[in-house]
Amino acid sequence: MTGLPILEIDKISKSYGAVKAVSDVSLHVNRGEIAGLIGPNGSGKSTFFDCSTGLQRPDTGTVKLDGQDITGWSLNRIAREGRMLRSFQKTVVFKALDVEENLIIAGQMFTFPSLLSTFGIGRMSKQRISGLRDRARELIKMAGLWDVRHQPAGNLSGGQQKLIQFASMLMPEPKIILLDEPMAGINPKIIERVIETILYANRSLGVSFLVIEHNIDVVTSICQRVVVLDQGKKLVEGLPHDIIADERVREAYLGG
Ligand SMILES: Nc1ncnc2c1ncn2[C@@H]1O[C@H](COP(=O)(O)OP(=O)(O)OP(=O)(O)O)[C@@H](O)[C@H]1O
Repeated sequence: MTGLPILEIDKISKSYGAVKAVSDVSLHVNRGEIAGLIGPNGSGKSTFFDCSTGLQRPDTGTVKLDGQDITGWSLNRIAREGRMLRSFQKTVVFKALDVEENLIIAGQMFTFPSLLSTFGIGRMSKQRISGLRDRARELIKMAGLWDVRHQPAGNLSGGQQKLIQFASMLMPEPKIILLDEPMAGINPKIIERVIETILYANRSLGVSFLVIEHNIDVVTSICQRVVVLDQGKKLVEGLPHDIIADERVREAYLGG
């Protein structure tokens, strides 16, 4: 199915009572693409992610992943069977575990039926752990966390915890990741590292991305195409440089 987009969302709508959070929005992500989703606060970006990844059921519209209709699937099923993962604005790591353990656990949760099967004794368990550890170490190096790999995640900075979370998401070999504001609240040095890590995952591991991001410099440096939402509707989509020059986008979002 190489000709098909990896993700095809057709005319999704979602209301919360009287609030029409998302209204008839269609969007696709091509295989191997990094697409951006931008718009003012309250324009429906997170709701769109929720409806695409199974956290919310859209009122109308369909979601297709790799050509398969997954509308109505749970978040868990979409992650495990569909290999489409998402991040949330809040960073979640196992604070008491070290960096390497965080990644191994993430890989285990998707690959093996129980913790015992990973950490139990016996040849199979040793092989599994060794395979997960190899992948974890490759990703830890790539995320610039090698020197702190044996430190508890809770001792590290917010930016480093974001990198742990991002590297953990790469453990189960996802096809596509939806990132909700990956750069929020992190310093410029770590932003550079997160950008490098996203580009590595895209170019070397073949992961496609849809990224919600308010930092326009980041959007223009990593995204090949950008979709703009405003008041729950798609305002425009196009190449990043055309989008930031677009009068309608400047008026609705970029401040004139
Ligand atoms: N669970 C909810 N219950 C009621 N209203 C909600 C809920 N979630 C979102 N909304 C409303 O839906 C609209 C879209 O919100 P949403 O969070 O999707 O926008 P957003 O573009 O992600 O905003 P931000 O950039 O601030 O994260 C807003 O008016 C918001 O108040």
